[in-house]
Amino acid sequence: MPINNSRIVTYSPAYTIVPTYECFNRCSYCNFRSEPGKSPWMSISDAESILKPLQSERICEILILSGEVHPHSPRRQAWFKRIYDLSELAFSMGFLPHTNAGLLSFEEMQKLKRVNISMGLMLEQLTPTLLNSVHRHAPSKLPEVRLQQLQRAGELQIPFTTGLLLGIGETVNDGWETLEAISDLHQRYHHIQEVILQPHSPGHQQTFDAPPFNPHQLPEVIAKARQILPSDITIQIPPNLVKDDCWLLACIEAGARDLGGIGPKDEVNPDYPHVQEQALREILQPAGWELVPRLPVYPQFDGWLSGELQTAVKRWRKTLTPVSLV
Ligand SMILES: O=c1nc2n(C[C@H](O)[C@H](O)[C@H](O)CO)c3cc(O)ccc3cc-2c(=O)[nH]1
Ligand SMILES: C[C@H]1O[C@@H](n2cnc3c(N)ncnc32)[C@H](O)[C@@H]1O
Ligand code: MET
Ligand code: SF4
Repeated sequence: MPINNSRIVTYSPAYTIVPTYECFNRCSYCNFRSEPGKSPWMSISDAESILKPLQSERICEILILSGEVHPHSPRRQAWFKRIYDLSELAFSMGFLPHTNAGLLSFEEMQKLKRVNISMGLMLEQLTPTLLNSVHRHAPSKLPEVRLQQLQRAGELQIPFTTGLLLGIGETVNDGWETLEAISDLHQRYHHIQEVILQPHSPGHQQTFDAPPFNPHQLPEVIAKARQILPSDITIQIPPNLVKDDCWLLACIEAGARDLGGIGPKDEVNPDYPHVQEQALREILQPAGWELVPRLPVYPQFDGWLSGELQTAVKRWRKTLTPVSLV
């Protein structure tokens, strides 16, 4: 049970599908978005062709990561339906879907809960100062509405992943305040399974002209986050954004215990290829850390899922997880 005290680091064997890259927000650090109406939506039959060959691999999580259509747009309903249908398709094909489609209404979240094992939304940073800089043209990044979505996930008993984007113009203290807000909500609803500490990593498309978050500072941030966050929340870091092996190990020593979804492509940071499982193992093992696959839902949340979702989760736990984690 005390997974956190053992020398285990987890990751999720994952594949990311993108319903659409079009987004009405213009976060200036984004390397993912395209202009509204300029990007075709992924069709259900295309998704089926992509997912089919993955069924014979060990991939368990389908991360559904999307650009956003404005809540008042006449195309919003069709956009939402596509995300719902893609989740349903992935589930029906034997995968465990996890959706992060940005801001959603209460009703939209309630519906997606039926076909998602867990969901996610990065808080980024709560400081309103970013509304004058990186988030000036990003209405979805209003701190209070993002926090509200985290609260609604709690009310709806949705196992949830959130996190901070580091190095986008926040102060050190802003970061602690964001972590404290996550902590407070978790103490009320006990629904946050992991917090991602995501170092801003410049890519080819963004207009935000700032250096990457210094990976040498990450261990310190992790150690402090470990003190702020309740112990049942896992800290996740993306290994492809912490290039140096020594610093990856330092991050783990400092308290990170999960490396997120590892798949063929990091859709958000396409300029930073994923380090594959075997290479990660070779970094971790000499230092005494064992790399173990996990599902997109942690065992303590299984009871929040519908009977149908629980059955699928139980099947995956048997095939993927060693006895020590069941
Ligand atoms: O399990 C999750 N992993 C998230 N991840 C991690 C993800 O699992 C992997 O790092 C890869 O992006 C998968 O290809 C993110 C990574 C990013 O670079 C940016 C945002 C996210 C958001 C999520 C998320 O909501 N849920
Ligand atoms: C899906 C998530 O991807 C993260 N994200 C967006 N752009 C970048 C970048 N250049 N570097 C690192 N993370 C980024 C944000 O935190 C967003 O919420
Ligand atoms: N648009 C969503 C968000 O920013 C998820 C994808 S970001 C590349 O929260
Ligand atoms: S980070 Fe997400 S919300 Fe911001 S522009 Fe990119 S896709 Fe849109």
